[in-house]
Amino acid sequence: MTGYNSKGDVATGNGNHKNSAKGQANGKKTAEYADRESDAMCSRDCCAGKSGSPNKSGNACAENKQSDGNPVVVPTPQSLLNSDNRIQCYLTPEEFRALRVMNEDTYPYEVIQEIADFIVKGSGMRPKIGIICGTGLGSLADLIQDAKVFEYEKIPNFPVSTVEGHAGKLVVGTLEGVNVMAMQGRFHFYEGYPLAKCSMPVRVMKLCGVEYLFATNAAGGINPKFAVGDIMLMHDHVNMLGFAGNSPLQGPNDPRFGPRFPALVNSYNRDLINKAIEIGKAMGIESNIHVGVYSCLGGPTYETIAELKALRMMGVDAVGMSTVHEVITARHCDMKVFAFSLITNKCSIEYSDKKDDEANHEEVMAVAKIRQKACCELVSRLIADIQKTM
Ligand SMILES: O=P(O)(O)O[C@H]1O[C@H](CO)[C@@H](O)[C@H]1O
Ligand code: HPA
Repeated sequence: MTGYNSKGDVATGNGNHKNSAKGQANGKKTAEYADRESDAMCSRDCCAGKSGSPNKSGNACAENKQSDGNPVVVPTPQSLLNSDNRIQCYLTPEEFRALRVMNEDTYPYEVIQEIADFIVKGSGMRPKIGIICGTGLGSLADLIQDAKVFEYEKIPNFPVSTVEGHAGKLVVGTLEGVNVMAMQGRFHFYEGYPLAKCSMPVRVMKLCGVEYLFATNAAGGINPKFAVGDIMLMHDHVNMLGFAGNSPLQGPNDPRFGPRFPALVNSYNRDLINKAIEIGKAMGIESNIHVGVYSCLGGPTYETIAELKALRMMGVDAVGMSTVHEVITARHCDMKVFAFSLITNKCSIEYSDKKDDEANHEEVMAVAKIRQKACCELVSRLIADIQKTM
């Protein structure tokens, strides 16, 4: 992040000079922000006055009066400056740290460790399997018994879910006798989170003790043999965001998680894929199970016909806006990965005027709702199988 100059010994501000003195008297820690723009910011006549020089204590705009007749005082960059031309704002040390973490692209190991400790302590268990529920597939977490539920808002330093179909809860408990943790709601690049933040929970899982990542998603089927409602077991991916120079592992590498240059061949565990195929047969849905290649685009737009044609030429079978960065993060820290796509819509590569041929999120969620039972059964049977080997 840019612009931080933490001295850690003076206070921080809420934009009010009176509180500034109080904060220091209270012994609060201070973050000082180097002032980069000391010139007047407001050019409105009502605020700048005839001389063009704004009121130092804020913009007392005469045009905007409060009900008691006093002018509304709007804090301005000028009103936040102290005599050294440094901006002051009041924050507790905890708030300051949280603000830092929120604004950093990557999470330090210690912060991830703290989140993991919070979850392990709060749930009283160390999960072995981590599940990420795709759009509309949150019911995977409903399978969990003796569940302890953590809302993302209440987990320190955790991002929040903003997408419909992603509840924003972490559920910890047992499934088929195995300790698991499931994310009901993942983070996507298009929500504005950098990729390292989108996949940060995978590192939390690792530090909680997770050995297996189960990542699920809703995806558009590009392979013409796929039907809506089919399940594609991922055996490889094409990382389009990576092609564009974006990686969850960008930035300094912390070797406590993994190596600087991790290999990604064989990222998707073959034994688990084979087991899932067997389970599909036992469930009588073998004709709905495929093995294929997933690609993640940045979204939030669905793909153009030209993009879909290009993806198909590259060998992509299903397309979505997630999962790949989670898998990269999991492989970096040596987790075993199993992932599948529920095909929620077919991606036609023919130009058409029909609205029905366009992908839309309502359809994606509706198909996920219809097929969630089959997805749940596949996941629980696979976990039951892993349990036998533990
Ligand atoms: O990948 P998940 O989270 O399952 O969701 C998929 O569905 C949404 C689009 O409908 C996108 O977020 C896409 O990535
Ligand atoms: N494209 C991208 N992401 C998706 C799709 C799609 O067609 N369906 C569900 N998620």
